[in-house]
Amino acid sequence: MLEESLIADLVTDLPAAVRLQRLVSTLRNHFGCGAVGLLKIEHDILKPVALHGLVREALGRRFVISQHPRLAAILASRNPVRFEPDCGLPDPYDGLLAEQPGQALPVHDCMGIALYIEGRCWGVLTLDALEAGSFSQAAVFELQRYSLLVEAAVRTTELEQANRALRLNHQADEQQFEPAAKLRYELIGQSKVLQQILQELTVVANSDLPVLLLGETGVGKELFARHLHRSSARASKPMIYLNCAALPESLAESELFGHNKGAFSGAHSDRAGRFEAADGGTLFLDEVGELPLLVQAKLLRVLQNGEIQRLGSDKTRLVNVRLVAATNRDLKQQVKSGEFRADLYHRLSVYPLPIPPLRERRDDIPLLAGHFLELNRSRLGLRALRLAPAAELALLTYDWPGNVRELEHVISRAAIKALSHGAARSDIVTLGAELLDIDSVTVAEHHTALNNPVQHNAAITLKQAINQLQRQMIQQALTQHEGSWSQAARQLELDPSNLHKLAQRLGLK
Ligand SMILES: Nc1ncnc2c1ncn2[C@@H]1O[C@H](COP(=O)(O)OP(=O)(O)OP(=O)(O)O)[C@@H](O)[C@H]1O
Repeated sequence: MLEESLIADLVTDLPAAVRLQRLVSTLRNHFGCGAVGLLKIEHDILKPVALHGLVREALGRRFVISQHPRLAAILASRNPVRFEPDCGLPDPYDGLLAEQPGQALPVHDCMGIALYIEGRCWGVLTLDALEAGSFSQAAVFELQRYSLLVEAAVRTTELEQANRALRLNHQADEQQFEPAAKLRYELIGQSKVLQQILQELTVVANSDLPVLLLGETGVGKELFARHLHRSSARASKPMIYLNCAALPESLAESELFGHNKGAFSGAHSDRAGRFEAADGGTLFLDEVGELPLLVQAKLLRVLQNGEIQRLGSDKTRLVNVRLVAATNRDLKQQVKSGEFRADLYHRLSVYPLPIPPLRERRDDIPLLAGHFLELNRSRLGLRALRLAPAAELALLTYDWPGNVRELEHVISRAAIKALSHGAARSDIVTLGAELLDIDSVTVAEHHTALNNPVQHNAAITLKQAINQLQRQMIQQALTQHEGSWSQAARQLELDPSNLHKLAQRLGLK
């Protein structure tokens, strides 16, 4: 019975994610529908927190309420809202139900209810079905009745999470960020590695130590830096960004420390530098490895005495700035080769934090893909945008040398290509693997690996090379057999259950 199992979960100690996941799967079983979603409201967006029956990438999507009339209608009512099968409004999950993943099927029956906690709207619960007439009037009444238990489960989770944040001494004030900025800077991903980094970041945020973010290009170092600032006690003060690679030596001093009128030709008025602008807050030095040696010396002086002097002024000013720096270069190596000052390196790298490349946290790929699909759907004014199963597989198996930035570009490019190849904005637009244009790279690399093993092994370890080859062979077999695991297993001469286990270990499932 639904009521009993919801109550049993309420009185059991469960991790937040498990509690909400059990909630949506219990509801889906009870209502016998295609999908159930629990979405939390954050300013002007709805963010999925638990989904059942939808493709995995849907969890990474952020739905701007004004762009999804069904969600807006559910939020506008205190009662359950059901959309008739012939309702013309697009459904946010069109093409995303997992029941028939190969097909871009629209939702034909849908209902939802706004959830309230302590008098404030928390979010929505949605139920969707591919078949028209799946929800009777009795089901609508039931939804209203059970929504109280759903609200209780959500409230329990929120309290547990608040307690946990308190324990971590989390002081970020979520209210002070503009909605658009929040969406832009939100870190998407649920992989273990990402969650661990976020936890570490939250703790180090409050220590006020200088942090050095290390990682390949496009892994999200700037986003992590913003998260660090938002989680620190300096969150209400500015975070000032400085790209050290775009800082010509001649302008560096004035950019960093400011200048007085007449300090040099072209200095028509007094101007504060980045250090002053960041006073009380955080200064983010991106691509710090590119900083010219001369500027490194000047920067070091400020870090040693906390004082700055504007160009053309004899007055010194005290500043209180927390430094966060990022680089995709090997700074230790740069110190050895004399390109980077050792004393500055030690000042900046008090707390080094490596951000792993995307290929080492493949679990995040579907969620990130979902996030970028929804952004592109909105930007291009499409009714629905989704990935074909072969395309999702291609994303999962590719090695992503350009990391998250490359994934973002691959999806944006494919969405535009789909339109230029004749897809209509009112359709459910499906991105096939051929539109992503990454398969060919994978196959080419595979070819190089096989034909040039010595050179290849020099760049990666033997284990990584074997994993890569296994991933590619599984992907190719699945593509050849249109996603059929049993036929792929036969081709690879593997037992189907062993293939599933292997695919899971390789992050393909
Ligand atoms: N976890 C994430 N969630 C959402 N978007 C992300 C995530 N990580 C990266 N991005 C996006 O990927 C792009 C690249 O991220 P970012 O600029 O932070 O990388 P970076 O490591 O600083 O790169 P570089 O070293 O080249 O400066 C940005 O558009 C960013 O918004």
